Amino acid sequence: MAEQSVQSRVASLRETIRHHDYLYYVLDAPQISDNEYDALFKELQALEHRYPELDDPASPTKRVGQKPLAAFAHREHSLPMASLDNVFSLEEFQTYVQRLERLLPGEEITFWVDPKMDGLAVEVIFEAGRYVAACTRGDGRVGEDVTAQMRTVRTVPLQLREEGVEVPDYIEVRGEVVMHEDDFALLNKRQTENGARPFANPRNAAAGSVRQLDPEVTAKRPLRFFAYGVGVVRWSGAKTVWSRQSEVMQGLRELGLPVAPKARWAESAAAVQTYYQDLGANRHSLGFEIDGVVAKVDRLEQQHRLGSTSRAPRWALALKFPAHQAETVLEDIQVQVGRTGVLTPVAVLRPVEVGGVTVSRATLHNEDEIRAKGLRVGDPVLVQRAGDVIPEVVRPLTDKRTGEEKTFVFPQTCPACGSPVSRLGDEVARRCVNAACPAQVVQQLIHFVSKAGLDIEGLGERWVQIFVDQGLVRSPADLFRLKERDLVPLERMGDKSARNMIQAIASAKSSARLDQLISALGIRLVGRRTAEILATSFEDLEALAEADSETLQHIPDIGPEVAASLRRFFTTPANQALIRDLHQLGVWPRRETGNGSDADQSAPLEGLRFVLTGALSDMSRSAAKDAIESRGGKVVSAVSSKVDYVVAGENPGSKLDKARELDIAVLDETGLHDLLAG
Ligand SMILES: NC(=O)c1ccc[n+]([C@@H]2O[C@H](COP(=O)([O-])OP(=O)(O)OC[C@H]3O[C@@H](n4cnc5c(N)ncnc54)[C@H](O)[C@@H]3O)[C@@H](O)[C@H]2O)c1
Ligand SMILES: [Zn+2]
Repeated sequence: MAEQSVQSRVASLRETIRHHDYLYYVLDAPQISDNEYDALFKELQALEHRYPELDDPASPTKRVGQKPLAAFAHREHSLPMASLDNVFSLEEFQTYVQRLERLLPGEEITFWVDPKMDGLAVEVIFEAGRYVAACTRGDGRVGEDVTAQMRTVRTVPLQLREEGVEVPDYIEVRGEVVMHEDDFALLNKRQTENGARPFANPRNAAAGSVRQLDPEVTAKRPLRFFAYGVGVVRWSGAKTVWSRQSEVMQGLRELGLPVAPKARWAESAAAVQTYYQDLGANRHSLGFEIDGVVAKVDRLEQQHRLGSTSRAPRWALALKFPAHQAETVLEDIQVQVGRTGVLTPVAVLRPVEVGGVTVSRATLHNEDEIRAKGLRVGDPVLVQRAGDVIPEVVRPLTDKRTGEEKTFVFPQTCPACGSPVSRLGDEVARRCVNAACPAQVVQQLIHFVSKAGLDIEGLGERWVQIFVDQGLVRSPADLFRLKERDLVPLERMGDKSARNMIQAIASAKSSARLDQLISALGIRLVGRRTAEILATSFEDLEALAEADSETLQHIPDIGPEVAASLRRFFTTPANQALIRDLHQLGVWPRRETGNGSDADQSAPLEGLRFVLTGALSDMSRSAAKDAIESRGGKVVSAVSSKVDYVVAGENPGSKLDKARELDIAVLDETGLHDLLAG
């Protein structure tokens, strides 16, 4: 690859992976399978390895998970909660073992092996034997405080066992929250009946159930917790000493904690392989999803010497299972229209069982993918489910073709409204550009009312479809024009539900925040996090709509692609009409201004901590310090996690590295001027 194209491939992989991380970790709603994700991730890792000059501490390969959601209280981990490095074959595991042997020359290495549970990582804390707190992994350093939520999970003891064991004064227990496959099926059935969106897979259901602001919702969900390790542990008696992973796990069991089932000690790398093969053959016997096994160096002292990278420990490795595969026939390719008008081809398959689940549909993503895979309608195909339940078509089995298969011709008109479709710029997807397209309207509305949008209670996919079918609603603005009398005649609605629904809409209207409204619009590449950033930069939707591309790109984290997408959205007449309607209807949140008092005006930097490093060209350090302090900010000398901004001039030195490591916002001189100018 030419230098330039490597660079742009790396940038685009990072952007794509960040997008999917957000969908997966923050919204608990992935759009691609773990296999596809892992392939992107490996490609990026390989490129970064080959072109070290493109390395970047902010790359998704260097980090764990995602920042905790703002809606939760945050909690810092005493010891970081890491991710795990993955391999997909026994050969790669051999290479890993050889590396261990090089790092620990001549030493005996034994392992602890347990199933790699596919759920949400949570740390549960006990003081003097009593349950006191729980926290998600978050970005590894800071997680979401889910103390109230985890208290409702029945397998988490509120009091540790004391008979015959020494109870630690303080212990951080790490484990995975999972949902059994049966419980998952029941929950999804209930979700669908209630008009709510079903979860993509048990992992997302488990994660979405813990990460509920209302612990009563968590309490209703069938969750289980299994411990796999510890963070900080303190004893006063000091009779107990854990020097091996196997002793830790035995100790946890004695304290009454549920530990990962089928976990055991493995005397050698060969024993790990046998364990991997055995468990792989019986992976469904556990009742919940596992996507591999984890091998950990057993001796803790060796673990310490091996240490960790910024993302994962060197003393542990996940060996993932290969995806479940099966052969079937691609009976048809249907084309669905999404929220932004994108036409998505869907494979209609002759139903087939893949890893215990009947699969009859699979996404094909876009036209290019069908062409790249060389798929024809009627083809015998190989399908797979990876570490999750989103099925995919791997390839046609060309040697089994009969000659009856037909080349698929992508429709030139929208299957829902008949408008011509087109490709925008260099996009792979074809879109229906008719803003009034009924299929798009339905998808847009579903997004608008969902958790990623205004989160309107009781209003889900089912009702949206009905409202559109009945001609009651054609745009999000129409929702706010609905009257009780419009709803009462609808089948299965009734007076009470109609009243509740109108109330829920009214309450969403008055309580919506600007970031929620921006996110609700479903602008391409603008998810919740970007919406939050935009909402702090603009007074209201109108100000955002008027901002030109240059202004937008001045905002931290807003790149040219996002800016272009915003411009495209706000220059489309139908969207302009929607914004006007929302304004008129009073669906018009404004930027939140902290305490909203006049003090804000004179002290706009109140509560913010700065570190100055390197030489500034047109002001001295002390002038910069005065300027910051006169606006209420504080200038400190050391970079720590409590610092909000690091201002870097010429030759900044190690403070800048530290800032990057801690993910602190870095300003250059212009950035500082902008901030001071307010
Ligand atoms: N489909 C998508 O869009 C998407 C997006 C992001 C991530 N992902 C998936 O998530 C993976 C990366 O996520 P990750 O960083 O959470 O890492 P991971 O799932 O590969 O492994 C780390 C986690 O494994 C868990 N775990 C389960 N059993 C364990 C055990 N016995 N011992 C120790 N830990 C155990 C812990 O929670 C730990 O945090 C990717 O490989 C991909 O499969 C998918
Ligand atoms: Zn259409």
